[in-house]
Amino acid sequence: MRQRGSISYESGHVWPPPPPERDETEEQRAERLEQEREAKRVSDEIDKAIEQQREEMKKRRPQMKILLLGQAESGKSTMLKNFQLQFTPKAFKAESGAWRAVIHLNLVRSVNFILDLLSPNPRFTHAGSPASVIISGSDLLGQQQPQYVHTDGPVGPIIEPTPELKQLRMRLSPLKRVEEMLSKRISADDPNPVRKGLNSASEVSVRSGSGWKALARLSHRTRPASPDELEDAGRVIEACRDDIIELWADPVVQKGLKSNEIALQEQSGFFLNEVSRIAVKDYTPTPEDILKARLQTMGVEEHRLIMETATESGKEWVIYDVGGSRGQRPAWAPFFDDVNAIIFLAPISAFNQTLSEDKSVNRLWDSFYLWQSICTNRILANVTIILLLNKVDVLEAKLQAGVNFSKYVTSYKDQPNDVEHVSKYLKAKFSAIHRQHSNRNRKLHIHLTTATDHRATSIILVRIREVILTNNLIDSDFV
Ligand SMILES: Nc1nc2c(ncn2[C@@H]2O[C@H](COP(=O)(O)OP(=O)(O)OP(=O)(O)O)[C@@H](O)[C@H]2O)c(=O)[nH]1
Ligand SMILES: [Mg+2]
Repeated sequence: MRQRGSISYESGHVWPPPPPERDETEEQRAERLEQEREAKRVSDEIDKAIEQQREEMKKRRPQMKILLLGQAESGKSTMLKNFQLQFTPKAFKAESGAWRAVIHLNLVRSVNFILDLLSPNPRFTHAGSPASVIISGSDLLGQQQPQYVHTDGPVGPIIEPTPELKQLRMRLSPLKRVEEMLSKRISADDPNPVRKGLNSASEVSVRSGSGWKALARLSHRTRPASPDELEDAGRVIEACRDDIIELWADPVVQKGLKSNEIALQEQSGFFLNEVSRIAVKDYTPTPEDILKARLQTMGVEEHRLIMETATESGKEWVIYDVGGSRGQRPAWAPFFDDVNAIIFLAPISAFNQTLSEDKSVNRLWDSFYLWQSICTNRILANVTIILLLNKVDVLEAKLQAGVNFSKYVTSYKDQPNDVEHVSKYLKAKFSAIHRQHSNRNRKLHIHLTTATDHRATSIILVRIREVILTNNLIDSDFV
C-alpha cells in the first residue's frame, strides 16, 4: 500500500524529491526538475486513483445496517419481505417463483394436518395421553389453544370420518410424500433437519437460510432430461385440487375442527381458502401470497438490498433477519455492534397465547421482557429504535370475536375491549418500558402494523426509512 513520505515509484522517480546536490550542473538540474515533474505527475495520478477507489468503496459500503428483532412469529421475515417489495421490487419479483414451493408446502401441511385428524392412528391426540412432544395451534381465535401430544399407539381418529371422507383420505394420501419431498428440498443443506411430523399445520418449520431460493432456478429449462421433483409435486397438488376443496368444505371436518377448537384459518401459512387458484400448474405467487407464506427463520440471515428507488438507487441496505424463538436469541448479540437501527416487532394479537417453546410463558409477556432487554442493552444505547406493534388485524378479529383482553392483562381492568383502546394501552406500556430502561433520552418511534397488508405497511416503511436516514445522517456523511 502506498504511504505518504519519500517513496520510489516503479519509474524510479521519487516524491517528495531529495534535496538537490550542491554542485549539480545545469544539465543535471534540468534532468532533476524533469524527474520531479514526472514523480509529481505519478503521485497525483495515484492520489486520484485512491480517491476514486474511496468513492467507489463509499458507494458500495452498506449505507445502513438494520436488525429485525422480536419473538418467533412476530412478523420479522414478513417485514423484510415488505422492505424488499418496497425498495427492491425488481429483485423481489425475480425471486417470487421460489415462494411457490413454500406456499405449496404451507397448503399441503394444512391438508395433511386434517387428514391426520381423520386417521385411525393420528400422530397427535389430546394432551393427557402418553406423550413425547407437545404441539399446538397458534393464533387461534378464542381461548387458549388446545394442546395435542405425539401418540405412542392407536387411539382412534380425532374426527370420525364418514365413508366419503375415508375415500378422500385415501385419494389425498400422495400428499404425505409431497410434504416430505418439499420439506426436504427447502431445508436441503441444513445440517440439523427439522424433526418431521411434529408440527401442526400452523407451524411450517422448514428452515430458511439454506439457499432454498435456488429452487427457483431448478426449472425444467435447466434440467430438461429429468423432470424436476418440484414439478412432480406441483402436478400431484393440481391433481388433488378438487379433493382438497371437497375436504376443506366437508361439514364433518368443519364441525370436528370447531369442536376441537382448531381454527386453521387463523394460523400462519393458511392457504386452504385459495386452493383453486394455488393448486394449478402455472401458479405464480402474488406479493400478498408471499407475505402470507410462513417459513421459520433459523439463525441469523443477512439480506443485502441494492436500493432500486430513485433517491437511493444503487445504495446498499443490509437487513439482518433473525430466528425469534428462545433457543435462537443468543445468536443475536454479535450483530448489535455496528447496526444503525433496530426494528423490534411485537405481535400484540398474541396476548392470549403462550410460547411454542415454553407453554408456561404468555407471548405478550415474553415480548415485554424481550423489549426491556433490548432497551437496557448498553451497546444499543445510540441505535435508532423502531417498535412495530404488529398483527393488528388479528388483534381486531380476536377482540371482535369476544376474546376478553382484560382476562389476560388484568391491569387493563374494565376499559373497552376494542382495538383502539387496547392498542393505545399497549403503546403506553411499551413506551413506559422504554423510558424506564433506556440508557439515554432517545426518541422512540412506534407504529401499529399489519405486515401482511403491504399497502398500509408501505406508508409506514417510508416513514421508517426517513427516520433511519435522518438519525444516521452525520455518520453516513463521513463514511
Ligand atoms: N394476519 C397477519 N399475519 C401476519 C402478520 N405479520 C406476519 N404475519 C404472518 O405470521 C406468520 C409469521 O410471520 P414471520 O414473518 O414468518 O415471523 P418471524 O418473526 O419471522 O418468525 P421466526 O422466523 O420464527 O422468528 C407468517 O405466516 C406471516 O404471514 C400480520 O400483521 N397479520
Ligand atoms: Mg422469520
